Amino acid sequence: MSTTPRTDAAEETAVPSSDATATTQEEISAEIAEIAAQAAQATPDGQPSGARQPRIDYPPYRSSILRHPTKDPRHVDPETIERVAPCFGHRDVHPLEADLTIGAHAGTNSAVSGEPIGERITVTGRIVDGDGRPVAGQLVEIWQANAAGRYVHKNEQHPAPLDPNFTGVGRCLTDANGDYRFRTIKPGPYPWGNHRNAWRPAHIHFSLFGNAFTQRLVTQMYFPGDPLFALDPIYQAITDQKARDALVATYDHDRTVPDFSMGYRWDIVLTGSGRIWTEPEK
Ligand SMILES: O=C(O)c1ccc(O)c(O)c1
Repeated sequence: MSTTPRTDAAEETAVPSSDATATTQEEISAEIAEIAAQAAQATPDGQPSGARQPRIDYPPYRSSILRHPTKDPRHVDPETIERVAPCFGHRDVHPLEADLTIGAHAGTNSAVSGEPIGERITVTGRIVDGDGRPVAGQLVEIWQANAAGRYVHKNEQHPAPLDPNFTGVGRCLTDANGDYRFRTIKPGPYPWGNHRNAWRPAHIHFSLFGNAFTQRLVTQMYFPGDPLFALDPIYQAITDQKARDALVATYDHDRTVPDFSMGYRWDIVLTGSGRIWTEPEK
């Protein structure tokens, strides 16, 4: 059985912004900065100040209050779970699924009349464990908005154009060195209902399957120098600057293909003290 990338980011924007207290950009920035400062002092959930993982209930990220877990995780016997959990093999993941700019394959990419609009990019990187060992054969799934900042989703509210040649969904397996590689289109910034004039920095969602279903992590990759970082409560919920920086890809001219596409590198550490920020389980 293979797994399916999540495409429900837009569905998760259901919180209305009507009761937001801040209305101007300055007020919103000040509110975010104040709460970020409080968060940096606190040790919520036993996390040390400056922890790489954010608070699961971070007020400026409004829907985190509504949907963060309120009960302890359910403990399961890993061996029992592995008998019924989804798994996959090399034959389930076609190499073309890593190219979000080309025609339909296996129900993922759905180009119908040519190439998608936008800036072509390649995103590559290495997935390693806490000791720097490559994680080979790792299922990496991505989903993202199109160049206009629009997701393909039934609940999408953003009145930007859909691109008939872009679904924004892809996946691949890491090679023996733990390297993954995608070709896609740079996503646009995404307006969401968190507060007035809230825009998410351009980002690509990543699901990292680990070696087993119970290890799956979901995270996001950003692009260098995005002016929206300072205004984004999801990014600001992370108090540790190194943990923030670890989410930002590096422009890599060696991976830029002449006359064709821009290259970005983004490496991911799955475990240990350098573990990548991950979205709280919902
Ligand atoms: O958590 C959210 O509500 C949310 C909404 C839109 C996004 O693009 C996103 O990454 C998160």
